[in-house]
Amino acid sequence: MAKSEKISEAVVRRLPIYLRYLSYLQQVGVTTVSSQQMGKNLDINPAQIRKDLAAFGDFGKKGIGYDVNYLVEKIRQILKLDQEIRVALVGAGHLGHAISNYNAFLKDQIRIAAIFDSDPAKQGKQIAGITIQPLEELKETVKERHIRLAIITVPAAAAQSVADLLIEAGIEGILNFAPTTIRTEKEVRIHYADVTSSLQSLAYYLT
Ligand SMILES: NC(=O)c1ccc[n+]([C@@H]2O[C@H](COP(=O)([O-])OP(=O)(O)OC[C@H]3O[C@@H](n4cnc5c(N)ncnc54)[C@H](O)[C@@H]3O)[C@@H](O)[C@H]2O)c1
Repeated sequence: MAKSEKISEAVVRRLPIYLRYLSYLQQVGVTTVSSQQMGKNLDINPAQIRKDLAAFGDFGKKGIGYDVNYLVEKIRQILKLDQEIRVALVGAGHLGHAISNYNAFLKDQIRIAAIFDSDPAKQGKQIAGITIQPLEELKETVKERHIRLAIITVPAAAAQSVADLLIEAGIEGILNFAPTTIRTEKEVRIHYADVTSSLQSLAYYLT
C-alpha cells in the first residue's frame, strides 16, 4: 500500500495492538505467529486480522503464519514509528509527571521532548531530565525541536486555550487527558484519554 493511501481509523487503532503483541513475541523469541494465535491472544477475530494485514501486502505464509520481525518492521513503518516522534507535554502536575516518567514508549521512537507549565514555581525544574518551560517558549521550542504531537494534562478549564496555542505552533495531533472536548477548525487529530467516562461506561455493566 502506498503511504499516501488512507487507512481506516479502525485499522489505525488496531495496528498498535498488533504491534504490542508482536513486540512481546519478539522479546520471548517467537519468530512466527498465525492469525489464529494472534486473534486468540488479542480477542480479535482472526479473519479481521488477516484482512487488516493483507491490505498492506502479502506477508503471511499459508500454514506457517506471519514472520514476527518482518511484521513488526512493517507495522512500525505504516504507523510512521520508524522515525523519532517528538512530543510536547503541557501541564506538569500529577498526571504530567507520571506520563513524563513513563518511558515505555521510547522503544517505539516516541519521545517527550519538551514540557510546559504556566506555574512559575514549576518552571526551571526537571522531570525525567527535561526542564519545565513557560508557555511563552512553546511556539519557538516546538519549531526548534521539530515537535509534532502533544499531550495535554492541564485542568479542563485551561485545555482549550492550551490546545489553541499548540495548534498555532504547528502541532499535528493532540492526546487530551483533560475531561473536555477540544474544538478546532484546523486539520488536527485530537484523541482523548478520559479515565472518568471510561469508568462510567464500565459502571453500566455492573450486575
Ligand atoms: N490525575 C489523574 O489521575 C488524572 C486522570 C485522568 C485525567 N486527569 C486530568 O488530567 C488533567 C491534569 O490532572 P492532574 O491531576 O495532573 O492535575 P494537577 O493540578 O496536578 O496538574 C495540572 C497542571 O497544569 C498546570 N496548568 C494549569 N493551567 C495551565 C495552563 N493554562 N497552561 C499550562 N499549564 C497549566 C498546573 O500548573 C499544574 O501543574 C486534569 O484535566 C484532570 O482532570 C487526571
